[in-house]
Amino acid sequence: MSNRIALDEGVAAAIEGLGGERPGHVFFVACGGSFSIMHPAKFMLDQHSSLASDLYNAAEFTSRAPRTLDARSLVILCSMTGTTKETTAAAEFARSRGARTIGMTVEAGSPLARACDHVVAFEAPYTTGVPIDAANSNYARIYQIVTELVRLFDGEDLTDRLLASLGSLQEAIDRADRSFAPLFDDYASRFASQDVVYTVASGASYGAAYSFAICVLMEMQWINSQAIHANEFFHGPFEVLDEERCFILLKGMDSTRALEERADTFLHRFGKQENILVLDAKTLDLEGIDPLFAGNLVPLIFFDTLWRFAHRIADLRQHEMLTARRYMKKIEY
Ligand SMILES: N[C@@H]1[C@@H](O)[C@H](O)[C@@H](COP(=O)(O)O)O[C@@H]1O
Repeated sequence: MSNRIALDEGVAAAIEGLGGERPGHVFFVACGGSFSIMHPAKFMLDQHSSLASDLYNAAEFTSRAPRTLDARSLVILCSMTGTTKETTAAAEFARSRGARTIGMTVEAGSPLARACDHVVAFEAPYTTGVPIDAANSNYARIYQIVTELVRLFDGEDLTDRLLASLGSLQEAIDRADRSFAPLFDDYASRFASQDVVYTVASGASYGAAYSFAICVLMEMQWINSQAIHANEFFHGPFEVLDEERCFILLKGMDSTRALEERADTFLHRFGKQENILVLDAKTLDLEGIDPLFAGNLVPLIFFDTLWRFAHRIADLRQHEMLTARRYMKKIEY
């Protein structure tokens, strides 16, 4: 029996709203954790579409003001709360240039939602503390936008295969959490005492490494971090590697996996196994996920399961994940 989910109504309405007009350029725009999903979204679009696209931090987008932004552009923005002012300003800027805007947010009445032509709602799994089905996450919604763009403008209908895979995703995540748990039990105490932990990934998984580094390790645990692209690793960062240094390496299933494998070999050549936490998607049971989308969906597994690792670290450090902030949303900035 297929677990296929239905196409999200918000996505369907937003795509309908394009009126069949092929965008001249697609822009993916957001900040922080919401920005991190733009990497895999662009990755998927690059793989399947001839549409040109770019991704921007929202404030950079407005300040840089790309000349390619015009009335033929489609700008896809995301803000979980819908209150990040840079993202709302980016939507207003895009509309002032005549571009079409799709705003992804949890809050349908939020400033971002009001600033966009179309709203795509999603559920947020981590910061609310209420568990969700990953089929309703921001990744799941933006991927549906991408395959619908491909269907309309590249003539290939991948949406059914995506929807079937999304229906099996949460079970795959739950299995992965069980499968990685012993590894996390082993690594948590060593990583909890570190001042610096790097995360390494490429391709569709880079966004998961990025958000884990900046939103979880830095923001929520005050552990210095940096997401290192698996090939950029060889162009500077590898000089900090020694037996003491802690790294997390994500080995995904997309076409850039060889880059992560090369980093893996080098990390184990000069690092110590007990300080290199490798999450390898090839060890997972991905039943129900179409191989065509395995590379795109594995980052959701990585991100979910890394949160569980972070909670173990938080317990050991006695540093609360969701409330311990000095500046974010506590002062004006
Ligand atoms: N760490 C938070 C992220 O979790 C959040 O995604 C981002 C933007 O917030 P929002 O998604 O509400 O725009 O702000 C910070 O970076």
